[in-house]
Amino acid sequence: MHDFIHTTHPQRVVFGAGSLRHLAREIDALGAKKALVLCTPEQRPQAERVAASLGAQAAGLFDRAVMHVPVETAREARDLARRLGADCAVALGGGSTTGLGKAIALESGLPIVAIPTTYAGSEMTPIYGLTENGLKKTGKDPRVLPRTVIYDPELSRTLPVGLSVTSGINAIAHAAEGLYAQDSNPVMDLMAEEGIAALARALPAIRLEPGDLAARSDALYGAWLCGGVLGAVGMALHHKLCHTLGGSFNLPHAEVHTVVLPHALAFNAQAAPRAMARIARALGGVSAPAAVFALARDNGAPVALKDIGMRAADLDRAADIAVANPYWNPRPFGPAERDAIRALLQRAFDGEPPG
Ligand SMILES: NC(=O)C1=CN([C@@H]2O[C@H](COP(=O)(O)OP(=O)(O)OC[C@H]3O[C@@H](n4cnc5c(N)ncnc54)[C@H](O)[C@@H]3O)[C@@H](O)[C@H]2O)C=CC1
Ligand SMILES: O=C(O)/C=C\C(=O)CC(=O)O
Repeated sequence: MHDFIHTTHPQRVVFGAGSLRHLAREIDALGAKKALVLCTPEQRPQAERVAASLGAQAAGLFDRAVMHVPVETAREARDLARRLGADCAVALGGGSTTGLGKAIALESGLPIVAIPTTYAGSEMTPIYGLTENGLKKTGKDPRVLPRTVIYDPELSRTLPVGLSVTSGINAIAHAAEGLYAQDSNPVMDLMAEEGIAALARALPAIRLEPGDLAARSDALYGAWLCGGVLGAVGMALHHKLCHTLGGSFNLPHAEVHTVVLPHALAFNAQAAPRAMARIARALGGVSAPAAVFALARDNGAPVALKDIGMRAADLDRAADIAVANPYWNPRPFGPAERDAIRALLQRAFDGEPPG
């Protein structure tokens, strides 16, 4: 028997190879005249081409987006937008650049056009993250939801294979946790399963041929679906562990998701059998945790926290932080489960298959 509440976010999505050419039209459709283009330093050449294509519609370029959005960077970008008279922001890049756009929108209300070039999914969510004095806080606000999203798989062809695989598994993590979320609903479940299946098809093909446009399109389609799930329902143990490891120990975002997901799923397996069956089906495997582990390992992604910058000496503190303010999870993980979480982290640290 169905019993749910679902809020649909007001957002326009333009999807397709070459759809970047519609950017000027989409800025017009927002009623905006001058866009501040945002990017990371690494993506400046790509962003310069986008700004050039906008001509007089481009107010300027800010190229200092970094992971986890330091408040100082957000302030600088916001000030620049004001000085240049920008009335919208174009975020070209992954979750870090979209996150910078969100930080600008949070205080200024400037509409954002997001052009995602990774599979992180931030463009589909009203979730923002900001880091101040080394502490990352996240929140939800409808103002930060990008008003328009342009998904152009051509732009993700340059995403290195390693980051393509880990970012794809970051997306899969949103869908996997969505399938056992307490506030999920049948439409989100369909999106989640389809999103996981699309990414599971696409990632091995991208590893073989990074420029494969059909595979890039499939991966971005999967990322769109998984991002939609993240934006609509609550996340659980896996995201809590990743925010702890990323936020307090500065581990790289997509990689940490990739290493932790099989272990978080194993922890939840008995408490969420229907979700596990759907994840396994989408991945073409028998067991959800094992299938995620194999997807990572077989495509050259890291499977051990020790290989992505975690120190053994920090595992105890990570377990303490993770259980101190637990999220809702199908299997509770408060202070009483601290030893089980510590054991999970040890397996993830060593790169053992999920227990
Ligand atoms: N608020 C939300 O809903 C979400 C926020 N996030 C946040 O996003 C951040 C991580 O975002 P990611 O996308 O994983 O990484 P990222 O945005 O930091 O990008 C990683 C690197 O890849 C480069 N890159 C991106 N696309 C490229 C392309 N097509 N070709 C070549 N290089 C490319 C970037 O310039 C950067 O150097 C974290 O801070 C995370 O917390 C992630 C997911 C959801
Ligand atoms: O930390 C944020 O900026 C907000 C959400 C996420 O990063 C989601 C995720 O862990 O992929």
